[in-house]
Amino acid sequence: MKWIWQLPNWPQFTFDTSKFTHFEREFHRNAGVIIGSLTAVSADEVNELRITLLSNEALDTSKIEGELLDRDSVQSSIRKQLGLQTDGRRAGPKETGVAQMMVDLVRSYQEPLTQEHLFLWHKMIMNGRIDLETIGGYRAHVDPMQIVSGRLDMPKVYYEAPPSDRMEVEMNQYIDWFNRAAEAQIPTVVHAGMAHLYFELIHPFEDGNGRIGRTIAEKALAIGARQSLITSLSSAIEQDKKAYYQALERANTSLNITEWLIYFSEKILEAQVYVQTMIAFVVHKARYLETYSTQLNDRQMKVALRLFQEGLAGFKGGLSAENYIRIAKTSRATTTRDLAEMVELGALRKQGKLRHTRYYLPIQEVANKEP
Ligand SMILES: Nc1ncnc2c1ncn2[C@@H]1O[C@H](COP(=O)(O)OP(=O)(O)OP(=O)(O)O)[C@@H](O)[C@H]1O
Repeated sequence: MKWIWQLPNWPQFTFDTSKFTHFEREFHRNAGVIIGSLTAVSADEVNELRITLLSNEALDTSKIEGELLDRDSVQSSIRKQLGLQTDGRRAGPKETGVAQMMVDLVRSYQEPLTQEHLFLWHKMIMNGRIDLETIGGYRAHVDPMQIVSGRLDMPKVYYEAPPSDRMEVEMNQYIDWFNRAAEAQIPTVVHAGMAHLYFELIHPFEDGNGRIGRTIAEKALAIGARQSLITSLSSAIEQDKKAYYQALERANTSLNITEWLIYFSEKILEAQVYVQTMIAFVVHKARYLETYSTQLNDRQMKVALRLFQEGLAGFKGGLSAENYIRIAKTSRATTTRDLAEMVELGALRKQGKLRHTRYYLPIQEVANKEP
């Protein structure tokens, strides 16, 4: 079998342009709605939203690769990068690295893509790794770069990327294409989708290609939408990883990439819905704190903030009295009184009975709209 980069016309991708008019229109319409809804929130809330979106994206892009990072450390690291107040927590190398890359993405999205920048991102996300030959540079190993999966004794090769000695040429061509496409204002959904696939097909780094490739797609979306708010692409992809891998597998043999671009455009629109839900979440949180800051005692506020920290998904299975005792560090009698008061005030919703009783923030009605 010939790999895609061995085809005579590589890397001249083709696609049916007419299929993307609708996606492109929807993308810009949603981007407009997102910008519009930001005008209704305060600068602090916009900052809060940025941190939430960036940390979700950092966590989810890592989760796609099976890497579970610590949410609090990622958030704290992002705050630090943005020059905001932190809780002083020391983040691990993985959390720090991906946080640095996300913040750099939004800071530099208007700049052209460069090799130096890609190397910088690679250095950031490979922070602390000692098992790689090349960090902050393209791969140089002589053995083939294969995407393999399955049993160790019977591996299946899903894809083999071009040999390492072609990386410089392939990537110069790629970077040139990315920047020209941005200037030529090709449809944003096409630019982002092609940028991701084309990068994965070259697979220029020893490791981290998935994460850097999704970051490049985010850059294309930010350029198209003319705003630095990320689109949460990884959060949308992570909802159905199998479909992502299948779409990549189907796309890695033919230069006609219409089907891949349709898959990716759908993900982009889903991701925008997610961003809109997140904006609603941040606004709700701000209103909640405004309403209840004088009505809740310190213990109750601590628990409410802890619940908000869980983001859209909320506290898994709802908050129990035991959770309250642990978070507020208080007695059962006080817990019973505090919880009843919060329900009475409308600061918590109660579900279930006796030992199955669970409490939810009233905001979780919004949360259920998560993709
Ligand atoms: N069949 C395929 N053809 C082309 N690209 C693929 C295919 N399957 C997966 N990929 C891409 O390869 C990425 C994995 O590459 P790589 O391991 O270098 O990235 P990563 O971000 O470091 O992930 P990990 O943390 O698992 O090492 C996937 O996230 C996906 O984007």
